[in-house]
Amino acid sequence: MCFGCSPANPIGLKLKFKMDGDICRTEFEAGEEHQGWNGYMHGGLIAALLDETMAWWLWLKDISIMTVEMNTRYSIGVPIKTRLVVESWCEEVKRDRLYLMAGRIILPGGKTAVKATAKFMKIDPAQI
Ligand SMILES: CCCCCCCCCCCCCC(=O)SCCNC(=O)CCNC(=O)[C@H](O)C(C)(C)COP(=O)(O)OP(=O)(O)OC[C@H]1O[C@@H](n2cnc3c(N)ncnc32)[C@H](O)[C@@H]1OP(=O)(O)O
Repeated sequence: MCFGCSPANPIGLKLKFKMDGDICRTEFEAGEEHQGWNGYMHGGLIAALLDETMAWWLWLKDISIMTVEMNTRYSIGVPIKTRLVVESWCEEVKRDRLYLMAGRIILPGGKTAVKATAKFMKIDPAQI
C-alpha cells in the first residue's frame, strides 16, 4: 500500500502518473494536512512527491528500483491548495544499474519551486 501512489492508502498522496515523451508527470494539490509552515507544504512531503515521481519514471519502464540518494533544492515555498505539476526524467544510467534521475515541481504560472536529483539502484523485486 504505497504512500505515494496506492488509491487504497487512506493517508497516502494517491498520485497518478503518465509518461509524456520522456517526461513522467503527475499533479497534486496539498491540503492543510500536508502543511509545515502555515499555508506551505511540508518539505519532507515535497521530497516524497519528487521521489515518487522519479521512481515512477522507472516503474513505468518496468524497472524495479530503490532510492539510494537524493538532493532537494527548495527555491520557492510550495503553497497548499494550489495545483502543482511534478515532472521527472532520467539524466544518465551507469553500469546498467544506477539511474541518475531529476525532477521538479512547477507552480501555476510556470515557475519551478523545487528541483531534485536522485540516484536509484536497480533491484531484484524478488528480494523485497
Ligand atoms: C501497481 C504497483 C505499484 C507499485 C509501484 C511502486 C512504485 C515505486 C515506489 C517507490 C517509492 C520511492 C522509492 C523509495 O522510497 S525506496 C525506499 C528508500 N530506499 C531504500 O530503502 C534503499 C535502501 N538500500 C538498499 O536496500 C540497498 O542499498 C540496495 C538494495 C538498493 C542496494 O544494495 P546492494 O547490496 O544490491 O548494492 P551495493 O550496496 O553492493 O551497491 C552496488 C554498487 O552500487 C554502488 N552504490 C551504492 N549506493 C550508491 C550511491 N548512493 N551512489 C553511487 N553508487 C552507489 C556501490 O558502491 C556498488 O558499486 P560497486 O562496488 O559494485 O562498484
